[in-house]
Amino acid sequence: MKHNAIDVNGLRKSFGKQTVLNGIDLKVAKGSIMALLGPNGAGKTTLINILSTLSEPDEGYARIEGYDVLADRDAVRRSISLTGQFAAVDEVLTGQENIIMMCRLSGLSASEARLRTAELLHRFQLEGAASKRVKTYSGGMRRRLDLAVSLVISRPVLFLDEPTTGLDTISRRSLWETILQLKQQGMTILLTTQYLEEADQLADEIAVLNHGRIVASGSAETLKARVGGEVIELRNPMDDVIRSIPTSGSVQDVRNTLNEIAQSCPPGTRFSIRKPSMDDVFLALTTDDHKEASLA
Ligand SMILES: Nc1ncnc2c1ncn2[C@@H]1O[C@H](COP(=O)(O)OP(=O)(O)OP(=O)(O)O)[C@@H](O)[C@H]1O
Repeated sequence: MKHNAIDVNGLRKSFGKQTVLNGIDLKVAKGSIMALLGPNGAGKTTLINILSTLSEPDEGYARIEGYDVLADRDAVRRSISLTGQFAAVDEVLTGQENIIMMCRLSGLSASEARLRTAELLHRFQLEGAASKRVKTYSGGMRRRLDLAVSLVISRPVLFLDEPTTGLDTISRRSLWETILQLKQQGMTILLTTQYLEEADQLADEIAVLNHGRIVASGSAETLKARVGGEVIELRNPMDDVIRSIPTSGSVQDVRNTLNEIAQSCPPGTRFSIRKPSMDDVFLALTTDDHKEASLA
């Protein structure tokens, strides 16, 4: 039977009195991309740290490729690559030197290291910058190098902790393509992100983490459908959106909503109707006032 590459059950973690993970259940199918979406401080990095054996859970279990993060720590480490917010790249060395160094540290011979480095520089479009010091790299080049270094040894599972934070749109899109190529090669990828668009574009499944719990999970489409059928958007005469109101999309619901707001709208307010976006999902699921209603 095809088992999940990542299987998390009832995971809890506290730091002192602060409960950071409060019973996390998560399954990631082999060869898929799961995006763990959540605001600052939601517990995303804490979860990745436990899954990559850098930190231990207080309760529950997590298995990677069938290996338990506590009982089979070494086997877990041999199954994963990790690119975190603090990647181990030396800024004084060139990109090429960094990859060669990681190859040698991983036990490759000098000739194997040269071959693997050339392959990675090519795959991550870093050939032109191979002999430049990393401190001169742009943010996008730096992230591609981080990924190349973490993939020196090919492993089945990849953790990406906020891979595109701080990148401009072009670099972000280029990194997305790279991540999708890794999935096509059969890798299972768990990435954390604060960007809704990133989760929408990349992930087969999205898990929304808030206050240490997964408050919703599913495909982007499923999550959008859960927020409501259609969103009524109100605009002022300058065409700025002044309010977005989720509705079920039924004629009655839309009519009732419009009736309700008609009294209080300033003159000249116009409305349009659109499908929910990931922003609506995120707001509905991570804003406490909306949470219960949207999950009902
Ligand atoms: N080693 C630690 N000791 C004490 N508190 C910690 C530790 N690691 C994390 N925390 C706390 O746990 C909470 C969750 O942090 P975490 O880094 O997991 O969140 P995050 O979702 O990754 O946020 P961000 O998007 O800002 O990186 C935060 O309040 C943080 O201060």
